[in-house]
Amino acid sequence: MIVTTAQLFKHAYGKYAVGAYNINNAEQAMGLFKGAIQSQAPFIIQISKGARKYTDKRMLEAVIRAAAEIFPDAIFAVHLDHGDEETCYDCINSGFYSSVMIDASHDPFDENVAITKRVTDAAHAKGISVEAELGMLGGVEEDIKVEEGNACLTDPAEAEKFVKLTGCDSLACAIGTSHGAFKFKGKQSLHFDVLQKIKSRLPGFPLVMHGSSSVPKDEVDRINAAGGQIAGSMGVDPNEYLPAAKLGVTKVNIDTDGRLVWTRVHREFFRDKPGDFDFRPPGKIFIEEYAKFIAGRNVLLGSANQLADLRQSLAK
Ligand SMILES: O=C(CO)COP(=O)(O)O
Ligand SMILES: O=C[C@H](O)COP(=O)(O)O
Ligand SMILES: [Zn+2]
Ligand SMILES: [Zn+2]
Repeated sequence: MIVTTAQLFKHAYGKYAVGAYNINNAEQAMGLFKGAIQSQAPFIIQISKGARKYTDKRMLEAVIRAAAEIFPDAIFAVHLDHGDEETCYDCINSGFYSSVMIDASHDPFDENVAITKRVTDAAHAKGISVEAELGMLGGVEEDIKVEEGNACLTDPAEAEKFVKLTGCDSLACAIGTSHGAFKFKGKQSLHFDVLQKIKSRLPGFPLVMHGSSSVPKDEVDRINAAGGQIAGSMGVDPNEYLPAAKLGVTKVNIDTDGRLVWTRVHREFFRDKPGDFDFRPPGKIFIEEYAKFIAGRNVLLGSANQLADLRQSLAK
């Protein structure tokens, strides 16, 4: 069942965070739904602009609709990740997406407010939720390079003003994370102080954490032992997900970790079977391993075993 992110956040707020997983293909969809059902967790499927172009946005939609039929107990939102204004309108008008992210965080504050407000008005007219972004993630976000340090962390006073002016349903805040496998050079920790300040200005308002992959060391070690060359990687400590959830983070974005599962499975498979060329055996292993990963993450996020209670509260 497809629901909005606002519906998911209403149930999760202050108790747990919903995992938001990026997918690009049928194998990821199968693993994601399988893992969500194994752990009895609601989830968010994130579709990036790149994912919409990888095969075709219609292919991905068909895959997700099929997965929802194969796993009829699943409760999830379909969300556009890092959208621009034009892509947001395309998704709002699609009849498929239940949530969009407008990412105008690289524009000046007033411009970000104006764009986000336009998208929010259009989305709300169709009952669709909107995530916006304020502040810039450290390290490399999209094509923008941001220096390490506090300069680009979300300003709590600005966050309060931004939410009031735009009417958005959730806000992606920069609290020290970045996209990809190389998040921290020194201390591996979220800026809980900033999060606490944002929460006290926006009590009850759902916050979103991007760049939340944990980049497990054993995963990277296995990839490198099978021919990979990923050096100096570091992710978010997954034991910080739940403390962040208690401070209002209702959505935790995880993409890179899923790519690492894919890379580990395929590198090991073809290292050990150099004569093989059928992609289905490693594909099947990937689906199982990704499902296991998703189920494990949902336990750490606190979203595991929330499905029955969520279903009840949605029926009220
Ligand atoms: O924020 C993300 C998608 O929007 C994904 O972050 P990771 O690169 O840490 O997986
Ligand atoms: O925020 C970025 C997501 O991880 C999506 O990445 P992508 O644009 O390579 O699909
Ligand atoms: Zn951004
Ligand atoms: Zn992101």
